[in-house]
Amino acid sequence: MKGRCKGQLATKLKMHGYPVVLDADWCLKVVNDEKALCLDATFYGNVARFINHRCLDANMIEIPVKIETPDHHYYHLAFFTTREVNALEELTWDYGIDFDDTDQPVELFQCRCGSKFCRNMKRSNRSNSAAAR
Ligand SMILES: C[S@@+](CC[C@H](N)C(=O)[O-])C[C@H]1O[C@@H](n2cnc3c(N)ncnc32)[C@H](O)[C@@H]1O
Repeated sequence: MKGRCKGQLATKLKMHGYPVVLDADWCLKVVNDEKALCLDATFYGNVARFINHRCLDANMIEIPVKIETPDHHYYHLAFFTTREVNALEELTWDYGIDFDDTDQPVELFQCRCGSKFCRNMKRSNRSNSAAAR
């Protein structure tokens, strides 16, 4: 494991409204989309908030790790490398962004991950050729 992600727990609906502090209890029930929890590191987090995105062939994946205590069950969002990583190689994570989704609540960045599988490549090429005109 390379690290754990810290942030504020928020429901999807309240993500940019009224975030709940990370230490909130998280029951092990199946939750529907509206009640699903997100980890928002916009205002609070640890070094994991500096992990950059890479489309598809990122070298890390996130795995929820269950932490059990006698009366609480928590999940920590842990990052694991998916292969050997060289010294000084950047650690990257696929944020899972759909760059074609125009209904996103937050403005999408122009992806510069450099992956040959970049999901934003067509758009980047379109913008670049538009800018060159
Ligand atoms: C979680 S932060 C990552 C850390 C950030 N690069 C920094 O220095 O604070 C996410 C932001 O980093 C930038 N970013 C991350 N991955 C990127 C990528 N593949 N291409 C372009 N910008 C990226 C975007 O501005 C994005 O909103």
